[in-house]
Amino acid sequence: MRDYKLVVLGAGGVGKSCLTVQFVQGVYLDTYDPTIEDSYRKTIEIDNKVFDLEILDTAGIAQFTAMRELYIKSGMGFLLVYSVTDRQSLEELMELREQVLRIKDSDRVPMVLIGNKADLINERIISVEEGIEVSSKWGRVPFYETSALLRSNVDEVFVDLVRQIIRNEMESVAIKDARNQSQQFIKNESPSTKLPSTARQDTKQSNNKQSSKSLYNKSSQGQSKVKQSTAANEKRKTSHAVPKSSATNKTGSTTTSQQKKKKKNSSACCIL
Ligand SMILES: Nc1nc2c(ncn2[C@@H]2O[C@H](COP(=O)(O)OP(=O)(O)OP(=O)(O)O)[C@@H](O)[C@H]2O)c(=O)[nH]1
Repeated sequence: MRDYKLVVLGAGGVGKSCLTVQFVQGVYLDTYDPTIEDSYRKTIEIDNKVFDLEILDTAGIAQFTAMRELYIKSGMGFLLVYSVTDRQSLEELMELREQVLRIKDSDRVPMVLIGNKADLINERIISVEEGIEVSSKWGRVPFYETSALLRSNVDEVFVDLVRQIIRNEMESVAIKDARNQSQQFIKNESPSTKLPSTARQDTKQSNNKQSSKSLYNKSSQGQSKVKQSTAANEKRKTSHAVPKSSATNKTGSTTTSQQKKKKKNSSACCIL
């Protein structure tokens, strides 16, 4: 079984270790001991399949962030955590997300935006709406408010992230298949394979030119096929990101039970 490498990122003191330890061990740490780097393992079952997770709890404070580039490279999914009591921690996440996208060289990296310490009602500085706004700006990255103290939405954020990784992997396989199919199509349709051998000899030069031209045309057709499927996937992704409540309202009575099940599995915005 393959390991799914998840990385927990965020400023110092936002609760990364508490969320991770709550998820892995079901224990709440109420003392603050700044992390250098801790790795945890957990096996979970999602949709009747078992996954081995390796979770890297990273350092939030600047002195210990030298390894960041390395673990972003090896991470498959990212939990980006801020504290709802600390504006600076949300601002730091903008930079962190940019860094992840740059290092991964992709804008479709599995990630979850997390506003932790939601139990601290009187100390709250960042509203739920602000969290939702950031999530929309980020292309509707799934957003949750959590409380490591109350163990609220803790499992949900990890499960959501694993689901995103699985979905991404399936989409990559689909894109590869589409590419292979279009290449196969080009091979089968190549004019040189259809001409009798004598004619092939006579027209060798012009055919070469022609076949490379048609190759170009067909491969661009193939590419557009792939693009279309990517666009369709984007669309799917967008629908996952609709906050649970509005998704239910919109689809209402016309939603089939299967569709409902799908939506239930992909709630993208969860508050306490
Ligand atoms: N009330 C409340 N306090 C929390 C919560 N999560 C963490 N804390 C507290 O916040 C402090 C910091 O938590 P940590 O989990 O160590 O924070 P961190 O993000 O791992 O910090 P670094 O290791 O420095 O990056 C601790 O005193 C925790 O008890 C929460 O959900 N609610």
